[in-house]
Amino acid sequence: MNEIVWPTIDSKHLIVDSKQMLIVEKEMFSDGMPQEALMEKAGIQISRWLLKKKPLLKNGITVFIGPGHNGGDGAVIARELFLKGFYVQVWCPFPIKKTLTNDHLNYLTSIGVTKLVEPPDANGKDLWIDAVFGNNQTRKVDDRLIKLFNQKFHNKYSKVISIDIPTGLCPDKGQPFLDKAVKADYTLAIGLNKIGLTQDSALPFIGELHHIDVGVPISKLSKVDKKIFKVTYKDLKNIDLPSLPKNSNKYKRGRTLLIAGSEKYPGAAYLALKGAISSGAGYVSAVLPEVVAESIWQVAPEIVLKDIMQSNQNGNASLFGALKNIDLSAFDSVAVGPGIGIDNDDWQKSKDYLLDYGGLLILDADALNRISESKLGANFFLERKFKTWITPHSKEFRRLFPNINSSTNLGLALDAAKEFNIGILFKGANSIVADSKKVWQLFGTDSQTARAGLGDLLSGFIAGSSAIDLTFCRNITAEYFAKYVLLHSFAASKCKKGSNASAIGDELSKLMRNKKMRQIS
Ligand SMILES: NC(=O)C1=CN([C@@H]2O[C@H](COP(=O)(O)OP(=O)(O)OC[C@H]3O[C@@H](n4cnc5c(N)ncnc54)[C@H](OP(=O)(O)O)[C@@H]3O)[C@@H](O)[C@H]2O)[C@@H](O)CC1
Ligand SMILES: [K+]
Repeated sequence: MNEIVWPTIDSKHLIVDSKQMLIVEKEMFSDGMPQEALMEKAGIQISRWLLKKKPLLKNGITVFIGPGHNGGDGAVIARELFLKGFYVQVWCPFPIKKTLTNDHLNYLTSIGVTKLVEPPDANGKDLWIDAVFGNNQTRKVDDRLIKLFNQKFHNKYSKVISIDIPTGLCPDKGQPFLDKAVKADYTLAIGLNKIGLTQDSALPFIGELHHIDVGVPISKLSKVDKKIFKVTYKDLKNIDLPSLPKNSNKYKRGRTLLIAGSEKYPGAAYLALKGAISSGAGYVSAVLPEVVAESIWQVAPEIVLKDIMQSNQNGNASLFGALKNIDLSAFDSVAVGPGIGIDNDDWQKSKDYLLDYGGLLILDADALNRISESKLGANFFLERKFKTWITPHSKEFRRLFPNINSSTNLGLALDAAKEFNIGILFKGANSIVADSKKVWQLFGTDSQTARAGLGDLLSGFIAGSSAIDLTFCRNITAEYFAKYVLLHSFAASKCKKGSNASAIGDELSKLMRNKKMRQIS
């Protein structure tokens, strides 16, 4: 079960940095693939993509051709569209540096494509294609060029398409080299997706991201050392959820315990429980504050109440009193955190129970804040010798790991996962799940996933789902973690704006039921 790779290792899913892309290309060239052929392939594939979108082309096309091979791709596109009868003109904002690009450009002018000597007018209705700089750009670009492009983008008379990477955007960091980069309506990533394109910080620049396949052999992809997968809602169809035999008793259908809520934040406990129930786990039990415990039987009669948590004078939950009475080893997974509030003394007394727990420990929200404020800090994770998954958003992450520095959220998640031997969900517009070996970058997910209360729902859902999967495989990887996060995000995307976390919980239950039914039939 551990070897299953989800999603598959292919050029649609694998994300690389600019150096890795260069290595893959170089290997293809040294294996005998002519460079000219690869450029031709990229240019023709993009032209095909464009020809399926005729309304974009009807007012003519202006291609900005840069000095390197990104410009060469642009020249091939210009040629193909011109040959199909469209009005095409090109402009070269910089002197051409590469022979291949120059050859293509010379041919273009010989067949009658106009080569502008002055910059084009940003108020025209023609489509602009940014083939200025691509994967190997390393520094800031002339400000006037970016301004011109962005004038075009903002006036909305027509569209801007960036080839491979928007000019001015760092392919690795997903941020402009210096405050500005081309803003595109579409970015067409050639060969493989570059890390920078899938970062939250790139969202204002890339527009719709599409992948252009140029046939990178799987043997080359398998060799990419650090595996980062881009996953979208399309990858939901390949999620196999283990089906539990109907006659298996409830203790064998996943046992989870949630420690959630406080007098101050009772709602978080309801939502976490709702998430756990929607997973279909057989045995969901909880440690709850009295306010929630009193009424839980009315909303969720299937919950087994394990104990009641006292609250301190500020209304935050005291875990210790409950933890000392519970045998945690009876549970496949335990989730702690949603709405418990902060109580440093209580954490000091309680933490050993959690350190010693041998199952999957899921820590969220105030459990993470309690760790950040404790003496042990993030070393808690190193002291714990068993599987731990955490679900911070960026502020919680910074508090937990002040010494981890990376220019991207993806880098931060991977470094923390490696250094502290944990599974991490780094929540963002497009969330990231990482363990020490692999990373799953969610992409194109609904930003609604950040609605209030959804984090609590998610913690419970992860706890319940993992408890089920742990009954099949004692050593589940972060691949499962990533699947749960994607399922939860999809359920949120199905609900209308304004629907609350509880309604999304209902949607999640429905999704899980349907998914399992379809797998069985
Ligand atoms: N992946 C694939 O399968 C395929 C990829 N292909 C395509 O190749 C592209 C990569 O091409 P590339 O190596 O020529 O680099 P690219 O980014 O065009 O420009 C680098 C040049 O620009 C210069 N330069 C950089 N920044 C600058 C600045 N701010 N201001 C001024 N100058 C600047 C830099 O000069 P230097 O730094 O050396 O001074 C260098 O000469 C890739 O994105 C894709 O479109 C396809 O053709 C084949 C299949
Ligand atoms: K570009």
